[in-house]
Amino acid sequence: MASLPTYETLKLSQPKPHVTLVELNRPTKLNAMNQKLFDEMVLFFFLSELKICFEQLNIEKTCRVIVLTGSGRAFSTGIDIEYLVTSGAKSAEIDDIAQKILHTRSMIQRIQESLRAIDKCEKPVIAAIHGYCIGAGVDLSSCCDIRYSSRDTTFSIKEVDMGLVPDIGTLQILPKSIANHSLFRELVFTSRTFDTNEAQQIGLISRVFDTREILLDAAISLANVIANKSSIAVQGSKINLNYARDHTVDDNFTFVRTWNSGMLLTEDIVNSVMATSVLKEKSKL
Ligand SMILES: CCC/C=C/C=C/C(=O)SCCNC(=O)CCNC(=O)[C@H](O)C(C)(C)COP(=O)(O)OP(=O)(O)OC[C@H]1O[C@@H](n2cnc3c(N)ncnc32)[C@H](O)[C@@H]1OP(=O)(O)O
Repeated sequence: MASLPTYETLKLSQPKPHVTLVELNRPTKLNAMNQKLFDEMVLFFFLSELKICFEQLNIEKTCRVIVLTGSGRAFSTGIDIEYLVTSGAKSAEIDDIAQKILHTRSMIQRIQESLRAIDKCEKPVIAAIHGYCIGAGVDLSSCCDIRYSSRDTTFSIKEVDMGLVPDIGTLQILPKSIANHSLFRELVFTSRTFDTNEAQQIGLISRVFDTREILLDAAISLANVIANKSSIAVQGSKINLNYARDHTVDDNFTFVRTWNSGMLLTEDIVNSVMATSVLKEKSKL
């Protein structure tokens, strides 16, 4: 990237070549997600910094893998409660019940699209979670491909305690990859806090590290390993994994057949095969 874009609620850096670190950047509010992150008026269209950022990274050639983390002492404590209250007040100003419902529906849609931009980004996104991961923080992490955590994290699928059905990822994406549905449902229905042991049991996170520093190093190292693989193969794998998650087995075979009919033409295959030690040795003979 010639120069990294700047945002109010996100901080971008490049810790390794082709690796972009995206930090939620409201540390004093424990990275609670506010209107700016979801919902900015740009050229009369509502866009969000999160959506703009991930759509930009999706097409940015110098970025192959993204690490998403929170600055300060938390990953994210979920939706900004002030934002939730203000948008509720806005809807109260509307008299017609159907208009009120349309207003709320479009607000939910904008927030869904903001977080979904991560799921739809065709490059792997690794969540490095620490401190707190609450409510929409869990939704946010569920939109990522790989989730690592430090041991200190407190998780909560908090929505039921707020009288809400989780609607931005936790119940829409996570159940497709969850390992223990019984425990997952218990955590959804009770909203109780849980630790990294239970987060690992349900399959929310794959690895736990002793400190936040070690966590971030591990996430960046993993990103670096992936960034050095064939980007055609990695990006194609994410596209096919997401497609497979959302379609039937027959559809998946058809999709990958068509996909690879084109992608098998890449020079990456020759280069990758030549790079394996067996062939390297043979070519010396
Ligand atoms: C249509 C959209 C659907 C989306 C739904 C999403 C739902 C959800 O996300 S539900 C979850 C909502 N989040 C919460 O209920 C968490 C609220 N925060 C806390 O309970 C505590 O902050 C916490 C236990 C996480 C940490 O406590 P601690 O004593 O360590 O810190 P605090 O002094 O409380 O927090 C520091 C400052 O951050 C502000 N803050 C934290 N979380 C939020 C939040 N979610 N929204 C707004 N502000 C938040 C907190 O007020 C403090 O600010 P200040 O007083 O200015 O220092």
